[in-house]
Amino acid sequence: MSALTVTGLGKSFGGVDAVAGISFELRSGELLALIGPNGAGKSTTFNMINGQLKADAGSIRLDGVELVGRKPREIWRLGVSRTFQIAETFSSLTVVENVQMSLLSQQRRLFAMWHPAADERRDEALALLDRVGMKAQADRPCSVLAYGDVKRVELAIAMANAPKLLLMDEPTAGMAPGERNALMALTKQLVVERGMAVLFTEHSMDVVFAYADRMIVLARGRLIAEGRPLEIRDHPKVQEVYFGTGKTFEKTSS
Ligand SMILES: Nc1ncnc2c1ncn2[C@@H]1O[C@H](COP(=O)(O)OP(=O)(O)OP(=O)(O)O)[C@@H](O)[C@H]1O
Repeated sequence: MSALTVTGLGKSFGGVDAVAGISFELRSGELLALIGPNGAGKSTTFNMINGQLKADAGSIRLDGVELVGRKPREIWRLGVSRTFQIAETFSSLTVVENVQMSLLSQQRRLFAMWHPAADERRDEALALLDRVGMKAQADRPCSVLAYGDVKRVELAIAMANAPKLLLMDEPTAGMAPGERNALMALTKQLVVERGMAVLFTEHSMDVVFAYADRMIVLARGRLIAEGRPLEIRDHPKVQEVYFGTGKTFEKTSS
């Protein structure tokens, strides 16, 4: 069974159909890339899946459970994580404290009640950091980390929820090519190891072609193509929407 089943999903803003009735599925253990030109509806789709935006139409089911109409925290507890953007890690806390906070919030504990540097769930947090190669930096403040290392910590924070579905918004933006590949290779290992499903947006076609199992392509809120990376690269509609945008499908590592 698919982990995620999206059917007829729609959202309009003042008469503009940001997402116009899209349907797709995502299986456990699969990395699905959501691509499309600027304004295609990618962020709106992500925001509906994690509950930040309420859908106007359609359904989003996670393992058969309807997510539309639920609050973000409830959706998170049901097993949907989203990698935090850099500003959302608590830079005054250490690396391990950030992961501990995420573990505790899964138990419905209030952040305000928690005293930083407490030992609660520290071992679990360290195990997650070990998995993303950040254990050695566990006691450093997040504020002093290199950018690529922050992305690894964000991944550990998202994994604290033991997600069935991980949403990654432009995971490699701002990273050097070597770091990009390392982060995506790690993500792929986690997907295989944990049978998690990943939906990610990405502007770098190199990353998409190297790591996505499948892709879906949005243009002006509509899903115009879906398939394996090589099928998508040669798809006439996709060529058409990308023509003139400066992005090409010529460079690929797959
Ligand atoms: N809060 C909002 N109010 C009004 N219009 C919005 C809002 N959010 C998105 N839109 C519009 O919806 C459409 C889809 O936007 P969205 O941000 O989902 O696209 P995107 O594919 O994520 O684009 P980008 O790659 O530039 O981030 C655009 O026309 C955008 O202007």
